[in-house]
Amino acid sequence: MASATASHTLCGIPATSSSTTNKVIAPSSARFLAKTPLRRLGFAGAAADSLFTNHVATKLRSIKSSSKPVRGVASMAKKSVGDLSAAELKGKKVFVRADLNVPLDDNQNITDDTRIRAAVPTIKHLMANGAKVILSSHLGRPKGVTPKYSLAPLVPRLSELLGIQVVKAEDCIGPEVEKLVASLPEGGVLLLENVRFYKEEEKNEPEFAKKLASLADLYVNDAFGTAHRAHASTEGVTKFLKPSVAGFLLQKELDYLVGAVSNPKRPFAAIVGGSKVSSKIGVIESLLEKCDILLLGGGMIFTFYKAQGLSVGSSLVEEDKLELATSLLQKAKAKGVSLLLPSDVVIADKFAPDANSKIVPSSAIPDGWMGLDIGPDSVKTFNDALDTTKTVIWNGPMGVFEFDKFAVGTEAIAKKLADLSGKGVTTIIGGGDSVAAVEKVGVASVMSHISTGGGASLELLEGKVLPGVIALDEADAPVAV
Ligand SMILES: Nc1ncnc2c1ncn2[C@@H]1O[C@H](COP(=O)(O)OP(=O)(O)O)[C@@H](O)[C@H]1O
Ligand SMILES: O=C(OP(=O)(O)O)[C@H](O)COP(=O)(O)O
Repeated sequence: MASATASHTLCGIPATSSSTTNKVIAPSSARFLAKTPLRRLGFAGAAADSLFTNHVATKLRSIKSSSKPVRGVASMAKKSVGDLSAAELKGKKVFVRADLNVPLDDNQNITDDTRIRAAVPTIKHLMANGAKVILSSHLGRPKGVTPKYSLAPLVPRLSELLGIQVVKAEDCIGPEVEKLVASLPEGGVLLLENVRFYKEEEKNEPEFAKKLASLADLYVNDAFGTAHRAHASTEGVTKFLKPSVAGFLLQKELDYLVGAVSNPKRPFAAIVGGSKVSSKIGVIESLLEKCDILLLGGGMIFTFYKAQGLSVGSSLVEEDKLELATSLLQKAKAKGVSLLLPSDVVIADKFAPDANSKIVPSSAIPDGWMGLDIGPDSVKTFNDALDTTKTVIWNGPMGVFEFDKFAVGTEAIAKKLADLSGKGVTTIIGGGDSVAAVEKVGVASVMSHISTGGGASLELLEGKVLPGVIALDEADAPVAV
């Protein structure tokens, strides 16, 4: 296992100067915006466009987290690369699936190398043990061979981080690749071309998986961000390669997002925000089974208020989720979970960064105004509740944090978590926009764990089993003494 050392590490890797200065677009958040236009969230025209620009410009992510693995009882006990002996690795061809899906600008420059740095500890461990590393990833969502989705631009940064010249193959299967594998020295690294250049990858076609597998002796999956996809290189390949084990990054994500959440130091608080309750139903329901305190913020709170008969002005509301909101409140009560909704909100007269704003009690939102952030009383109540906790998980911003005027609640929560982290509370940031918020405030380095996967972390928090994880070998049972 990657062990905890310095606080300025990313899963064991010291943060490099470029990693700390690269302030760039979070891949998951940028893609969320592309997939979910603000117009669909109920916002129109120039405001939506300016928010998009603003949002993208402020997506800052250079994840550094202190590695403090918590191997909880329920942390999906999978065999880890750290469980393999030196003899099992020396001279062996190891197929490593990583998630190197990093954002590139128009000139093919990497704008956020977080995921590359996160993959380094596993690769270095294999190199140090004399393995021959066959590194594989997807990039983007190409339809067939598409030069702009080639992994070639990643080679210089990978080589720099690994301290060797990484060899790049032009394909991911076939005779040329086989020749390159045959000439790989112990400790060498061969980067295969984008696996998604073959449609068989996403279709998880066994013949394609078999061809990938035929390159190697054993398999390591470290691609947490893609572990929710049952693809040939994340799932299919495990049927043809034994052992199939988890890499250090995947293990750490599981340790926190499953282990620490299933077996938390209590009291355990969950903070859930974001735009819509509909996209967080699974997460809220799952966390209600585990947490002691649930704090809700973001656009979803207005559906809860409306369900309670309050006026919400022109705030974001999902009319078809009113009953659901009521049932979640009842469920929390039945389970003895202390569910807190904000007592006051910051309202705006339009959805824009320069909107007029004021703070009102949640029960007094006038017509024509919309709630875009939680208010100061709510921040105080939330902070007081968080002061009692030993574990906190956060997913989703408290307000429209892309507009400075409505970022106060989200930033206050980020600062509070940083403060708690310093006092020994386990703080977990579950991917998505909360990662961007923590980065923006500059407190990422002090959090216990910041996830590298958006969709994957949401699915894990919903209690789903990830296909890329379930396919791996079980950890050996501890020997009774
Ligand atoms: N009160 C609000 N009204 C409208 N949108 C909101 C509000 N609060 C937060 N949001 C928006 O929610 C979005 C993030 O939602 P979501 O994708 O569900 O969270 P995450 O990415 O953390 O999972 C942000 O773009 C933010 O602007
Ligand atoms: O960036 C990713 O996911 P994310 O945007 O949910 O964090 C992963 O690389 C998975 O990519 P995919 O959603 O194209 O399968």
